[in-house]
Amino acid sequence: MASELTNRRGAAAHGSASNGGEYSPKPSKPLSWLSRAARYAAAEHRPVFALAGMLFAAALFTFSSSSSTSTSSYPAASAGFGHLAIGGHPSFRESSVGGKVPLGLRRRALRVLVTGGAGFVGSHLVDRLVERGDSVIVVDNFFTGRKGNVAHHLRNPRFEVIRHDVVEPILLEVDQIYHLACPASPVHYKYNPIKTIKTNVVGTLNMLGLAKRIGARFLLTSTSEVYGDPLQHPQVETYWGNVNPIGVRSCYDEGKRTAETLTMDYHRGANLEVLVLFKCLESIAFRLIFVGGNTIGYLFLI
Ligand SMILES: O=C(O)[C@H]1O[C@H](OP(=O)(O)OP(=O)(O)OC[C@H]2O[C@@H](n3ccc(=O)[nH]c3=O)[C@H](O)[C@@H]2O)[C@H](O)[C@@H](O)[C@@H]1O
Repeated sequence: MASELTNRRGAAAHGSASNGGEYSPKPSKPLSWLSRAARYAAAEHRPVFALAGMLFAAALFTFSSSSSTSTSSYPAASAGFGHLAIGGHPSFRESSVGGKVPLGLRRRALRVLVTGGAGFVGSHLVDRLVERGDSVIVVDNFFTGRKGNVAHHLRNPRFEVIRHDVVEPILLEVDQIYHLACPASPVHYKYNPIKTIKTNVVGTLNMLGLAKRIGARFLLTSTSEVYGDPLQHPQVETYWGNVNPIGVRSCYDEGKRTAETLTMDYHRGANLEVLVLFKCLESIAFRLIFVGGNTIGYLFLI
């Protein structure tokens, strides 16, 4: 090592001597450090990594902003029902505050009427509505529903229960109507078929009439029974079903179909903002089949 150093020194000394004897440092090139850094970065593939990082960040930003937009422009939300998500899916929980609300500002609490709100689905819906800060009125004739399902809200000043049958008109001032009142299980809907179809037809007409009069948004819970004995599995949105109009189940199947027809006619004829929910029995999820347009979305139950 020592000899090598000696030799190099010797060579340097020899070189400087051959340059005229005086040592003159090499003039540094302008921006030479830059080219050296670029050469280093290129050798290490840094630009590739930097570019990939930028692309990833841009994609992430685009995705997060589009998903927050789509949450608020989500069909249910656009119809004002986007906050409905009953427990469950986090994205819906997020949409429950109606998108990004500046710190300290809260969305306006709504007045909501829930018919059949003492039933299984209705009472869970009521929990969710109360939780989001709305004033809730339940209208129920307690045919199958139980007061116990909503008893935990009875002391809440923003909650009311009215024992009332939807086949009779009622006048209330609300912003939204969730129309669920209807016997849902075969035992119950076959118990008094005339009453069942009356509830579906006259009851739905009354609620739609109320919604039109007070300018409320309207939600109808429909059912997979509207397909009757379907010839197609699984049923797609464009499938219209295979329903027996004179069978013992038709008070419910045809009743709900008529309720859907009425809802759509009020939407087209009276410009009502409506939403028809279709409950998937298999997955206890609600499938949204209509929101004032041909849009599809999902709402989850628990
Ligand atoms: O799966 C479905 O297809 C059904 O889901 C729910 O029904 P669900 O909660 O499962 O049934 P219940 O627990 O029996 O709730 C129905 C509610 O409507 C009430 N009701 C029934 C009949 C009536 O004439 N009026 C009325 O207020 C009942 O007392 C009860 O509170 C919806 O309420 C029904 O509209 C829907 O058809």
